[in-house]
Amino acid sequence: MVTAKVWVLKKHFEGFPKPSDFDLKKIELPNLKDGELLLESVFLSVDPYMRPYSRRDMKEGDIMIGTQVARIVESKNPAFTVGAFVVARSGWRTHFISDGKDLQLLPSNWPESLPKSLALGTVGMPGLTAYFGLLEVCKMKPGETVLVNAAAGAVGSVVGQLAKIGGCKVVGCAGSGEKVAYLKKIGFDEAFNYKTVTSLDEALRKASPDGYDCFFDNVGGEFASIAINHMKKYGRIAVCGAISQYNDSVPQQGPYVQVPMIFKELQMEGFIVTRWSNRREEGLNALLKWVVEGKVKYHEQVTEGFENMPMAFIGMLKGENLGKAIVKV
Ligand SMILES: NC(=O)C1=CN([C@@H]2O[C@H](COP(=O)(O)OP(=O)(O)OC[C@H]3O[C@@H](n4cnc5c(N)ncnc54)[C@H](OP(=O)(O)O)[C@@H]3O)[C@@H](O)[C@H]2O)C=CC1
Ligand SMILES: CCCCCC(=O)/C=C/[C@H]1[C@H](O)CC(=O)[C@@H]1CCCCCCC(=O)O
Repeated sequence: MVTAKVWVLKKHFEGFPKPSDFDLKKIELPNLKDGELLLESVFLSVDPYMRPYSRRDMKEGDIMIGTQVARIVESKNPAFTVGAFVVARSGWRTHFISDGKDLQLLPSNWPESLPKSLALGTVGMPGLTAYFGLLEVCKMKPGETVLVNAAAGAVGSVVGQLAKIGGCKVVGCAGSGEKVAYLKKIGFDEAFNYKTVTSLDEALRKASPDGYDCFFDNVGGEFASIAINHMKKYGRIAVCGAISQYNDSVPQQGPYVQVPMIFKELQMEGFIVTRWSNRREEGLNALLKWVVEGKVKYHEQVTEGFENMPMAFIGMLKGENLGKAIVKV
């Protein structure tokens, strides 16, 4: 008999999540039936979507939603071998039973030297978001200028590097001096701390006086309202996320987008990365190759210990992560 630890949503978040909104519980797992597997989480992901999706999809008492890299420890399913690693969507649990459906094996050419946690970040859902958002929504072209916010995070850091690979000039904004230094180190042409600039408007103009062809928006809210005025004619805005609004109890009010969109004839498109599920393998192969070649660099903010999941999640929402926020069990 295996005892799993799980984190439960004790109380729906009001404003910023608090440690008291979570409960750590223990669950006895039954013995395996034919066709089933027992898995142990090795790395768990904490992601911004958990904040808005918890309100939309969960009720109090549910196990927190989420993804992990897990190792198969027992198998009564001939398609899965003990010791193999998979990406699973099983929530905040140390151990779980699966029938094998919806488990994704790590790519077979995954190098031994590469952390498996990257399957939750640069070579996982966030990396795919950057890849498809830039190629299919921004439709970036060589020579163009790309703006990305939350640029030192899981999605943003890949956006900037892929835009450089694609022959663009890249401007990134992030919330600390350490993050800005990191952006410059990984090849961003311009980077600034949006929290310390005296005027965001001036900082955006200074970084690209001619404006921006593409804006990969992870933040929304006031930042996006100011950035839209810096778009070039026929610019494209990929609305990927709106993290500045996820913890709002009262929805923020405009300014509204219509006037700059009309005058500049902009395209603005929201997207969810799963739209390209049929091209997942293409995206992962491309990302893995760039990482192995050293063309895409990665950084992970690893929190040790399953018991620290809520703090890692809250820390990520506060901007404490450089690169992908991961919890190592
Ligand atoms: N559409 C889709 O399919 C997907 C969308 N997303 C979205 O992409 C965005 C980035 O996700 P991800 O890369 O995983 O997360 P990150 O790794 O970028 O972590 C979140 C970061 O957001 C920044 N942030 C937090 N609050 C604010 C705020 N009020 N204003 C500005 N920045 C803030 C912080 O960085 P800083 O220090 O710079 O403030 C923080 O580190 C999110 O909005 C997420 O919802 C992610 C995956 C898929
Ligand atoms: C206004 C909210 C915008 C949220 C944008 C965002 O971050 C979306 C993330 C999704 C991504 O595109 C694909 C995913 O895996 C993210 C959502 C996952 C939700 C799964 C919930 C079910 C579960 O894990 O059990």
